[in-house]
Amino acid sequence: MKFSDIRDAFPILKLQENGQPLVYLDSGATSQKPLKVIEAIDHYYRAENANVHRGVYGLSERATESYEGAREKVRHFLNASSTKEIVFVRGTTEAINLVAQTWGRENLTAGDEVLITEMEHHSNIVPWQLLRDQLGIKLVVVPINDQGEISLSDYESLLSEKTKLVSVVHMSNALGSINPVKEMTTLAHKVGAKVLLDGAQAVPHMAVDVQSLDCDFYAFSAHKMYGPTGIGVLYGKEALLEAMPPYQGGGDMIYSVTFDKTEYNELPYKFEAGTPHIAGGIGLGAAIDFMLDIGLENIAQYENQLLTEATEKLQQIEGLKIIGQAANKGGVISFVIEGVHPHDMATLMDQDGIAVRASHHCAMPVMQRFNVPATIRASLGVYNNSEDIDRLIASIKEAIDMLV
Ligand SMILES: Cc1ncc(COP(=O)(O)O)c(CN[C@@H]2CONC2=O)c1O
Repeated sequence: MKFSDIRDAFPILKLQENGQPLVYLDSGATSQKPLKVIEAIDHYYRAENANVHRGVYGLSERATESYEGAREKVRHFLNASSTKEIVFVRGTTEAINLVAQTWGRENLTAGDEVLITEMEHHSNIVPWQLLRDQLGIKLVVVPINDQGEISLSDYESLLSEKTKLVSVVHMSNALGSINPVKEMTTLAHKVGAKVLLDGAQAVPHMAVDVQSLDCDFYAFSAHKMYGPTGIGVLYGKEALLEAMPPYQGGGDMIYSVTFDKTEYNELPYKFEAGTPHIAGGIGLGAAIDFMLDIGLENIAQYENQLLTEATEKLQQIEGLKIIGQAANKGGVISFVIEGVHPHDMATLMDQDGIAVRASHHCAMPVMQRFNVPATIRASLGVYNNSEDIDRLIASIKEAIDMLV
């Protein structure tokens, strides 16, 4: 599929916003959905809707085949070795909480250290604070430099035999920084620590190979990579998942239940209590098909070119400062404008049909690190183009003229 045709695959991009064609630059919050994904979900409810896994009638068997077929698509997409390693969750947040409350409670004791970084999303900070309050573990934070990068030497100096888990973001949602997660994983394993990677922002922009990364857990959300909300994935090495206790109790995660004892189901169902988000899983599978049709390397290359173009044009605007200038970045540009509050800017830009986010982006430590209350963030998807960038630049200049 050619990038010039991709835009037509997204019905919502035909919308007018305040009398102007919509320029959607908030894919970091959630991406738009191609017709192929919408139709896959629609088809499930029209033609395959039934509960999965236990029905002995054709409709339920077909629903199960579609849902478990989506799991296989995720396995292939991440290059996991088995579908037993692919747990469907609500999203990245639930994936991280699941690891904290199962692997964490089972393997961590007071004094053990969990290492995170200064650029983490709140969903990779708060679950570990909850565990700290429950178990007395210690949170160690790797600082970031003025460009929004982690220094590997700083990171290595904070590792020790006390480090039991490294939980870091693959690509920052607030800065766009792409961390050297493969090297970080190797160093963590040298001290005996496990590694969880938060892939929420990385998966939409680049190929992810969990076996090559050798991470122990990898988390992402479907809604950021052209799939529906309410479904995400926790990848975990099979041996680790086998040894972990269940996250929630209920139906489908069991083999047998008596009032004395319950025998848990096999992987991954041990972690999937209750009726799953069947349509969401099928929609995620369709989103993976969509991305693979374009080509993951093609997506990365196209978005990097657009990121470079947008960055160069933004840097020419007087009083505009980009927050996060890592040498290795993905399709996220955060910026502030001297004398203008981000919320005022974004509100005015909306009048021009421009959708950007003005927020702390659930990364308040990053805002504190750069001493700003919030940033304006433009985040890219496969449907953005140079015209969108030109409209963004024009709208910023117009808003500055009005506000300054
Ligand atoms: C890096 C990162 N980790 C975890 C999450 C949590 O994902 P779920 O909400 O799907 O569980 C997000 C969400 N990104 C936020 C959501 O809105 N804008 C953002 O940048 C994220 O960007």
